[in-house]
Amino acid sequence: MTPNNIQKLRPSLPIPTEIKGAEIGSFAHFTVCVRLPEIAQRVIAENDFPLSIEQNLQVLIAEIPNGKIRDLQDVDAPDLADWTGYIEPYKGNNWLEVPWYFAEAYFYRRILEATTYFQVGSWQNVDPYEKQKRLGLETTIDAIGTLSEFGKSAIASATDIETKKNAFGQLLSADLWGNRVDLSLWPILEGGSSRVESTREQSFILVDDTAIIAEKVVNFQNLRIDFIVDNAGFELIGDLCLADYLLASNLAAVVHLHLKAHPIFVSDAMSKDVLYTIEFLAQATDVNVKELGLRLKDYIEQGRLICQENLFWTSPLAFWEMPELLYQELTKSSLIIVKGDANYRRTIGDRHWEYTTPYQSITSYFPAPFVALRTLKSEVAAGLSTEQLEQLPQQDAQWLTNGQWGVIQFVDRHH
Ligand SMILES: O=P(O)(O)OC[C@@]1(O)O[C@H](CO)[C@@H](O)[C@@H]1O
Repeated sequence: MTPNNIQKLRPSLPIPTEIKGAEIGSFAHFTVCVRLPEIAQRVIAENDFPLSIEQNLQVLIAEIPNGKIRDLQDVDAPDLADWTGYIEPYKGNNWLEVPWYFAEAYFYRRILEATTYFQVGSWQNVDPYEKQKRLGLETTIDAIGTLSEFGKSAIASATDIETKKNAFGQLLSADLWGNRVDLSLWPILEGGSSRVESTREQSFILVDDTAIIAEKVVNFQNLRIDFIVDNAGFELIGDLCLADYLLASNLAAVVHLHLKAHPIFVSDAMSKDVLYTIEFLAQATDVNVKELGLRLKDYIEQGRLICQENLFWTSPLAFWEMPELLYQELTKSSLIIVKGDANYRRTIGDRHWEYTTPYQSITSYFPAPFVALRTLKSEVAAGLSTEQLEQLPQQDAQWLTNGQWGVIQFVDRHH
């Protein structure tokens, strides 16, 4: 990346310090010390790895949080040189001294080193979270049926502008609330089912730019829309239903899905998860679900629904550090839909911004107009009001991290 590119790509405000796990009592501290080891234990429990891999994972668990950050050792991995650069400034630090987002991205990458994901052998390209991802789909078939039926009726009634705006707005909300289901936080226990609703009272949306976005999108004609995708499972169904509506109504000529290049954050979606999900839908007994799946298969075959993987999405970098090529690719979009909490954190560099800082002031670098659909699952925020910051803690002490509150934040293009 050329120096001047970095200048172009930074927020227009002084940049605060990064969130760190060392902050006692923080959710970051709890995640590093408690949740990450639990996730590694569950990887052992849910896969029948040989003893050597189980031992690799136990070594990783024992390292957290006081072990030292070290270079990766899976020499065949395509991202090894990138990670050597990411790790350099933090070598010798422990897991709490490094930025929280780095610790998490590094942790999920260490899981793949431990399971020999990038190495020739019987575990190459085996997704250690496959079971959770499939459960996340199979246990939500009722909610999938409801959302498919809504999408079908929305497409059929896409006649006048008001109807289109309302339908788009409801699909946008459904796509937001799909983010509440997150397997890194709430794994689906054996035999349990993850209760999902794709609707929720408006009052739980802390910033709601739906009207602005709907006004813009209903006047689109055959444009390009991009999703920076988050979780597989029910959340991905929300993405696919919204994409289906945009494509069937020709608001979008083409939809690009930006996906993870390898397994990360337990449930984050890769191309193979999108294709599996579409096949799952196309084989459903519910006619609305089956028809959705068949339409999506047609879009893929027609080149109107495109899956793009990129190692940047699994890197520990802030979004203002994206490679020039990817930045140029995203400038072609008329609207980018940024999904989930981890991506939201990256849009603001996972830093200690005042929660009232205008979101568009931090994200003025973004390559295209975008909307963030995020349920709050970490202690960062932007664009909130001082009244909200006074009221929310009384309403819900865990409002920043329990995924029960959301934002639909739109930022238009600045340059
Ligand atoms: O990006 P998602 O799937 O919405 O949420 C992922 C995430 O919220 O899970 C953890 C919750 O603490 C965080 O590490 C991370 O931000």
